[in-house]
Amino acid sequence: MPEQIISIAIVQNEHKKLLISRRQKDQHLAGKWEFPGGKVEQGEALEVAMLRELKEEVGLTATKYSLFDSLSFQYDELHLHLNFYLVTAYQGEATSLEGQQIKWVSAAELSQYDFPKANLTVINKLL
Ligand SMILES: Nc1nc2c([nH]c(=O)n2[C@H]2C[C@H](O)[C@@H](COP(=O)(O)OP(=O)(O)OP(=O)(O)O)O2)c(=O)[nH]1
Ligand SMILES: [Mg+2]
Repeated sequence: MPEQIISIAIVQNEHKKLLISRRQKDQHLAGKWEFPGGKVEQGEALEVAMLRELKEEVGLTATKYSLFDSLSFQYDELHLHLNFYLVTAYQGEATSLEGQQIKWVSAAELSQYDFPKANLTVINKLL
């Protein structure tokens, strides 16, 4: 099965809190907490996909960001390659645009939330 490429935004605000959002019932990994992001479209650059998903899901426009981690992960039938960007400046107010729960939490608080397995190494690197 081919790898699906995913771009993800780890948004950090001026108080060093990180934006997390909860996956919906009908989605893969339903109910898990995640960082906003999604599938890279055909021919789309990785960071353009991150910018698009961030805007579509929570209404933010990233203005300063860099690649934080990039890893492959196999979930039963799904092979993903995840590109995590750390966003340290942005425009707009975080808004739930897809009806999902969203929250700002400190890095230390991330362990209290149920994230997908693929996120564990990244969460450790944020501490
Ligand atoms: N956004 C996001 N996805 C993650 C994280 N960790 C993780 O394993 N994933 C997985 C879940 C999904 O299989 C995939 C992301 O795809 P997605 O379901 O968000 O895709 P999308 O936003 O384009 O949504 P859709 O329109 O296809 O429903 O990556 C994470 O922190 N953020
Ligand atoms: Mg998504």
